[in-house]
Amino acid sequence: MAITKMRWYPYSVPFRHPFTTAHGTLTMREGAIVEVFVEGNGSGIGEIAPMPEFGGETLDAALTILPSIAAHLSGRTLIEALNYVSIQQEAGELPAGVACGLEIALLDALGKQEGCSISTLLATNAAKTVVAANAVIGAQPVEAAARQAREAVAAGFRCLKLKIGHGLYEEIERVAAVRKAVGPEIHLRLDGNEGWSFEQARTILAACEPFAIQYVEQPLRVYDLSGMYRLRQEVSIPIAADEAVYNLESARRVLDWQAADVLIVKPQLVGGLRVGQRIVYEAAKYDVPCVVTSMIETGVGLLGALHLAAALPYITLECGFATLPLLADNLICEPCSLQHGILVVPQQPGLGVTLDRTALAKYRRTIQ
Ligand SMILES: O=C(O)CCC(=O)c1ccccc1C(=O)O
Ligand SMILES: [Mg+2]
Repeated sequence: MAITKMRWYPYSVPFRHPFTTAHGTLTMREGAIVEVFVEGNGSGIGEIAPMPEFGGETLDAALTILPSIAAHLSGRTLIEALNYVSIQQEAGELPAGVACGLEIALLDALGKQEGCSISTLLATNAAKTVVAANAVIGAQPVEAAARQAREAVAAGFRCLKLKIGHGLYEEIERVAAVRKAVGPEIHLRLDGNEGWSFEQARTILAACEPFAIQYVEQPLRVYDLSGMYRLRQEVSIPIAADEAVYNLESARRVLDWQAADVLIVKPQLVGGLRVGQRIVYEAAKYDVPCVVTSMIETGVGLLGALHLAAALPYITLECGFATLPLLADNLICEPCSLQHGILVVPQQPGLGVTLDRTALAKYRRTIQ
């Protein structure tokens, strides 16, 4: 069945509270929901949510190329369109967010056509039906961080990720306070978001060794793979590559350099679910575990990422999916299924969620 048309709806959803990382403070999330229509009433939804502070791509660049892609996809089958997205992406012709959003929409439509969920479409064996998530705590004063950590544990999370700021001793103090607040059993991760020099990273991480840190994401700059390798030799805390994993080639480079103990896979950053899947398989060859995380997109994109994590048996660590509550709205009709730190993977055909068109109208981004 052929694609008849494509529509996209730019949105601008505020954060409930400003969210601070070493990359800066976020107050508004912008992106676009993309919808593909196929003959005979079928359709699928996806999300394009680049984050200029993280990866450099902009929504405007995405919106500029969508009309020509829509023209290309019109009249093609879903499988042809999925192949087109892969080929264009490998040729470097598609921004990652665009490839990701289109792919999710096409897989949603395909799943509905075939009567199976996206995780089932992607999986070679039975997909998981639940995925554990970590809570995420922005960089903020010690007391507030410790309080939020206690609240997350009370809500049932067994894994927390703490964003790190630009301080030195405050950071160590904050990590110590959070560990003390949650007790010894909770998995605790840090996220440097490229904020440190090698020396700072070594100092802070050496001081954090007593706090049983599960891993630290991207302590050094995105291009500093040799620094990441050396840091792995010098501190006992496992190092995860996040910003450094922005497509298949970059993931291969990180693995070749032995620059990370863990890879973070963000579908919006790497260019979709199938690329994410290839990265996870590649990492498995090196015995490097992966964690799938959101990029604080709305429910549409987040569900895509959830289906990827569910499809992959190699994904066993908690994933970064507890981000919908950070935004004022998730743009989907279904309530967020996050309970006790666990997300339930929808078993309905496709993505398994429907677009909340009322919310979308409310948060529609007006062209500047
Ligand atoms: O991983 C999580 O728990 C949440 C996602 C997250 O932290 C994030 C969200 C948007 C952009 C970058 C990052 C990051 O991991 O660095
Ligand atoms: Mg990170």
